[in-house]
Amino acid sequence: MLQVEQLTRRFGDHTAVDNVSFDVPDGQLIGFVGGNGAGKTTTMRMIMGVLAIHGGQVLVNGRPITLADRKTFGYMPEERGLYPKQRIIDQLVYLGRLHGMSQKAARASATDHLERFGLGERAQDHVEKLSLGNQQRVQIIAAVMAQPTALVLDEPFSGLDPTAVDQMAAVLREHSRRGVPILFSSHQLDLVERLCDGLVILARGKVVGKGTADQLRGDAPVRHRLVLDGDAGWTRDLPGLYVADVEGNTAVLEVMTPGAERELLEHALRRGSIREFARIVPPLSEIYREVTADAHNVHDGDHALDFAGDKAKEFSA
Ligand SMILES: Nc1ncnc2c1ncn2[C@@H]1O[C@H](COP(=O)(O)OP(=O)(O)OP(=O)(O)O)[C@@H](O)[C@H]1O
Repeated sequence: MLQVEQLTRRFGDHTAVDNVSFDVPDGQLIGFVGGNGAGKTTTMRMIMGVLAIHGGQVLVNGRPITLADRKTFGYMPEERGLYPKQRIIDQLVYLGRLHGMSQKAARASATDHLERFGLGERAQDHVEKLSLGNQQRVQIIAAVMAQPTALVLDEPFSGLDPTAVDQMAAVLREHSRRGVPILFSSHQLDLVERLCDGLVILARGKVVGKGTADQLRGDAPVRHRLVLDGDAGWTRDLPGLYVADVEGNTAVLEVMTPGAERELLEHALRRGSIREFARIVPPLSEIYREVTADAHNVHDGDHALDFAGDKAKEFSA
């Protein structure tokens, strides 16, 4: 298990990462999301030791992380660092050797991964000849090829086509099945929702939500959609309901008083037939917008922290 405890980092007067805590349990894929400048890259850099920590600590299996631990991690930094003039296979073998692999094992793993990512034929090409998306694939291979004990991946999916996203997702799942804790940042919320066991949401350097998508949804009001044959405007007049929206024959509402939905449905049936009455499961993008918007509306730093404490949910690891 990888744990981030009260991590803090300042740049001059600006606190880019402010008392950030979360866990990446073994075998879990944790999505790290937040707007531009929220502090994701800075947090990952501190985990990997490429940026000094100003407060807090990183733990591996309950003890402070060491250089030796970090050497066994697979890391995909924000700044992609391949050598354009080197052959792809040579570069991967070199990077595998840096992770302690033998020449033979590094070559076998690199070749295998290049095949999996559809780049088997390109092994002898120079990196600069590859498209940006394919360079990204090579970068991913570099992070995963040495059987890492943890993965820290900064925007691994950005710039990948849907085929590469699926290949990448399959590779990550293999590593999570091996029990590897995996943290990856992304702006693609649909992807995060599809892939992740849990997520951590950052806004202005603070954690404003963490847990599974369902746990985070638990904080959102339960809404239903009612679709009728005729106009749904009359739903506004019923007691015990908050009608969030009505458009033509469709109403979106919250049940404020238990049992009010029964009266609603009886009314509806008296007026005609009901085409649909269903609970709305908000997409992750909506939850994300709500928690980050709330955080941005808070101007006082202490309140923001309180909010984070109230809202944040722990993983049950
Ligand atoms: N080396 C640096 N010097 C000064 N400020 C920095 C430095 N690195 C990051 N920052 C600031 O720290 C804050 C967090 O940046 P960070 O790159 O961690 O955000 P991010 O969540 O990764 O954003 P993005 O999604 O845009 O990559 C920003 O305000 C950024 O300007």
